[in-house]
Formats: sequence, structure tokens, C-alpha cells
Amino acid sequence: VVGGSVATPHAWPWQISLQYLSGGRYHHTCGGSLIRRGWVMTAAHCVDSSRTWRVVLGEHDLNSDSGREQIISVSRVYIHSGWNSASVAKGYDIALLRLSSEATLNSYVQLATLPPSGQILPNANPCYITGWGRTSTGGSLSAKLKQASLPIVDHQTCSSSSWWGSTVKTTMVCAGGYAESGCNGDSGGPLNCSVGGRYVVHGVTSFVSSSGCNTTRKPTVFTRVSAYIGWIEQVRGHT
Ligand SMILES: CC(C)[C@H](NC(=O)C(F)(F)F)C(=O)N[C@@H](C)C(=O)Nc1ccc(C(F)(F)F)cc1
Repeated sequence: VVGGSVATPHAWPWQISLQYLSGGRYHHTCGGSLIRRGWVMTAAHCVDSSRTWRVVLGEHDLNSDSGREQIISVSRVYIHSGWNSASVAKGYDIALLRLSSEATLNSYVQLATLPPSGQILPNANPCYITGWGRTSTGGSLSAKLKQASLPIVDHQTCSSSSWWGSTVKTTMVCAGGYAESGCNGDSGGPLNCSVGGRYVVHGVTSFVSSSGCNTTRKPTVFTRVSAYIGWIEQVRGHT
């Protein structure tokens, strides 16, 4: 997250850290959202390599153990069949992770609220991105969870020629576009939008400009969760 601030610990209790095993240690690589006690939603691009994954819930500072963390391994990865790792512009950048055991819900670990199928938020709707991603283009990851205010940029604006053009599809949602943005390492995490006085996870962090995370008129682009409610139910239901 470029800009914004360190979040109040556990203010976003559905946020998870997705980590992979390398050299005998686990490394944060992406964010995600707990959507059922045994299910996490993340980005397909986070998990399209075969690694040993684990999910850390109730996390705030990646470098310290508060005793509130729940560490659970991933038993199966479900990547949307439409995902094409050769081009994030095609969309379908969404995956579900089946956890090997169910999370315990408490004040540090809670389920995300998902939007109704098809819901489109208006331009400038207030939203926050959260994550442990780089704090500047090419910079280092944040040890503590950060948040930044990224208002919705409607599709008409976001897909205009001086913005993202046709790279952005209607199955995506744009937010931000000025000083604040997501950045590498925030991938897969939630775009938390205020709807009717509650936070709804309306996006899964997908991509930023390759010219830099907070490039003007290149807002952070998210997978639009309301376009995939049917898929989520189909995956969860069949297993
Ligand atoms: C897509 C992920 C690898 C990576 N995602 C992120 O960093 C995230 F945190 F914003 F999710 C990213 O955007 N990386 C930049 C460096 C990038 O490659 N951006 C990019 C944007 C658009 C396109 C295009 F146009 F082909 F779709 C290709 C790459």
C-alpha cells in the first residue's frame, strides 16, 4: 500500500496473509479474505505456481507473534478456469483456498461480507485497500498491515483512453488513481467498501501499472467480486 497509514490492529479481521515455504521459512506473498471458516478468497495470480502455502489469520505485524494469529495450511487451491497467467487483462484473477482446518472466529478473526451478485458501486464510493505490500514502487513490504482510502473510479472513467483503456473489463473494479494505491504484495487482498454503513469486500487486488504502483490515472485494479458470486458458490458447494 502506497500512502495511507498503518491500520488499527485487527480492524480488518477477514484480512489474511498468504505465505509460501522457501528455504525452510515462510514468506508473505499475497493478501486474501476469509469468506467461510474453511475458505479464503485470493487472486489467481498469487497461487498459479505450485508451492506449499499457509494462511495466517489474526495477523498484524508479520515480524512478531502476538498470540492472536491462527496459522492454517491450505489443503486445496481452486483457480478460476478462465484465468490466463499470460494476461491479467483478461480478468478471472480470482481463486479460492480450502483450508486444512476451520478458523476459530473471534474479535481478531471474522468473515468478510461479500456483495450481492452483480452489484456495481457508484463513482467515488468510499473504499479502503488493506495489505502488507510494498509501501512505494520498488520499495519494501510493510511489516504492519496498512490501509489507504481508495474511492471507486467508475468503469466509464477507468476504461477511458487516458486511464486504463480496454485493459480494464467490466468484471473488474478500479479504485484510487491519485497519490494512494495498492502495490506488489497487496495482491489477492480485499478492497473494503463502505455500503449501507458496513464494509463489504467488493474487490480482490489484481494489478497496478507496470510504470509504478501509484501512477496517476492508473488506479489500482481489482477483480470485481460481485461478478463471481455464482462461481464462489459453485466451488464451495460442490466440495
Ligand atoms: C499483476 C501482478 C503481477 C501485480 N499485481 C500487483 O502488484 C497488485 F498488488 F496490484 F495486485 C502487478 O500489477 N504487477 C505490475 C508490475 C504489472 O505487471 N502490471 C501490469 C498491469 C497491466 C498489464 C496488462 F496491461 F497487460 F494487463 C500487465 C501488467
